Amino acid sequence: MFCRKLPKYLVTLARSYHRTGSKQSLQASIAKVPDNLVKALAGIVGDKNVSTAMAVREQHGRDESYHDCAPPEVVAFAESVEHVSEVLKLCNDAEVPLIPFGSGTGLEGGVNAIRGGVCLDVSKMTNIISVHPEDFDCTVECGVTRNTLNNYLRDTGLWFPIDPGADASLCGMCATSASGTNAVRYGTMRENVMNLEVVLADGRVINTAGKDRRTKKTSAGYNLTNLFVGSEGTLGIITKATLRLHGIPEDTISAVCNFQDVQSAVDTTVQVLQCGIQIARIEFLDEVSVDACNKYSKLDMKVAPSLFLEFTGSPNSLKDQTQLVGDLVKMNNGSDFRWASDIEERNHLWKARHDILYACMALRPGCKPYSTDVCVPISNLPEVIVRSKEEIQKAGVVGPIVGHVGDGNFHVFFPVDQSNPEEVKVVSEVARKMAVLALEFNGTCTGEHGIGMGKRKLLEQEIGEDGLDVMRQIKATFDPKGILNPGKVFF
Ligand SMILES: Cc1cc2c(cc1C)N(C[C@H](O)[C@H](O)[C@H](O)COP(=O)(O)OP(=O)(O)OC[C@H]1O[C@@H](n3cnc4c(N)ncnc43)[C@H](O)[C@@H]1O)c1[nH]c(=O)[nH]c(=O)c1N2
Ligand SMILES: CCCCCCC(=O)C(=O)O
Ligand SMILES: [Mn+2]
Repeated sequence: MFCRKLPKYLVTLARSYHRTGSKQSLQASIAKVPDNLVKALAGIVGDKNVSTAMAVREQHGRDESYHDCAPPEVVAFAESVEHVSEVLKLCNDAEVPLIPFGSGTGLEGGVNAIRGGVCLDVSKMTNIISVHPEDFDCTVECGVTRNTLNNYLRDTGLWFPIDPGADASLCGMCATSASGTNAVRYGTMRENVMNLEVVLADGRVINTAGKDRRTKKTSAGYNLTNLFVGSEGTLGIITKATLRLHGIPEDTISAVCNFQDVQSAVDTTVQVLQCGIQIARIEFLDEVSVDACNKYSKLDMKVAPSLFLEFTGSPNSLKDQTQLVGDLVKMNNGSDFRWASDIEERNHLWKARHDILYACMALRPGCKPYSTDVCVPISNLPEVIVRSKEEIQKAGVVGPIVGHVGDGNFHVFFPVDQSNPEEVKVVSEVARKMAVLALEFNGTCTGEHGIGMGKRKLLEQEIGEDGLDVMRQIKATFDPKGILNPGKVFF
């Protein structure tokens, strides 16, 4: 009855599921990691790097999202690519699930061990292997975080600009194809990764662009690098990344302005981009987010739909850019700019933007965040935001909207009372409707947070049955026994 190719733990799961037909039995039947495998793990990474303590397992069984904790059976800490390779061989031979763990800041339950198994934490692999300032690139091990890299680069005049709000590991950022407020100017992880060292399920180590290659361009065969970017730990473990660096701009100035309605703020954004202005950041906050930000970050902005902007370049170019953008703001009946020119003011403003999640949670103390993340072609953005806002209002829930609007990407951070199942249901239905709306408007159900556990159904809707089949075939090629982060991206 069951396909012979299924790994053992899946056969157990499937048998139990078919016997009782219940979801509970599916969860209860998660295979235990045998003691001899735990011993073998310790033989590879050392006793100090293996833990079966519940506190450690719980720490590794969840990320920063709303998904319930699903602890792995055991946590192993790798200190080298050899460790990663040996652990993968072991788990592959034993057909035990293996979940890579970077820094656990993901937002779609990517690290949750929903089918049990071994969590492999790579945060101890923290070497910055090389920096080539003249070539604008560097190579880092998987545990290096973005802030650590930028602190290290401080004296070179270079930086790595991709900035999810959290201080995530750079290879975790590769795995989720992260981006943030700087994407409008510098792109996402996809545009900024040149090569990856990846350990495959059977323990083989490959370099996606060839060993030590670090060119800006290549036409050599398939783009394996970008196959692993966004693969969420389901195709291999990324152990090193070669990344593009950028020059720190000569001058920077930030500003805030507000509008009478959402449409005018988003129209201004579209026009700024259409005029070819190389804006450094352009972030949208609706009036609910502005109110939350004022209270939490001690700002005194007018409570109205607003844009946070940043301009970079030479003093002359700053003058031209700010003049032109100021004119566009006026054309859309926006307010004057409130400038943040010195570094303290700028940092305060952007810290407020990055703290917005905490600000939104403070609107309803005791609540947990439930976040959405959709992205549409920029010309469709005004309508999709306006209609999402209508859905939020219809449902009668608190739903602040924040957007990387220059990329057509926006979020709602719902503060949710998780002890109230009805409320959770209402919020998840609004989030689902927003994703479906984005798909109807030629968009995607996730611009930057990934599929993880939360958006598996939506993925099929987005790319279609045949597209999903091809993804499954790719997965089977890289991971024939299905041990790598099972149950993520697809069911
Ligand atoms: C307050 C706040 C604010 C933001 C965000 C989070 C938080 C808490 N994020 C989300 C988050 O920072 C982002 O998803 C990171 O890329 C996750 O990196 P971690 O190292 O934490 O991966 P984490 O450990 O959470 O793992 C994420 C996924 O990648 C896999 N993985 C991790 N390391 C791997 C490796 N070396 N090889 C293979 N697979 C690996 C995991 O198995 C999992 O599926 C975000 N994101 C964003 O894009 N834009 C944003 O603006 C923000 N903002
Ligand atoms: C539930 C946590 C949501 C944080 C999302 C952060 C993000 O993507 C952003 O601020 O932008
Ligand atoms: Mn974001």
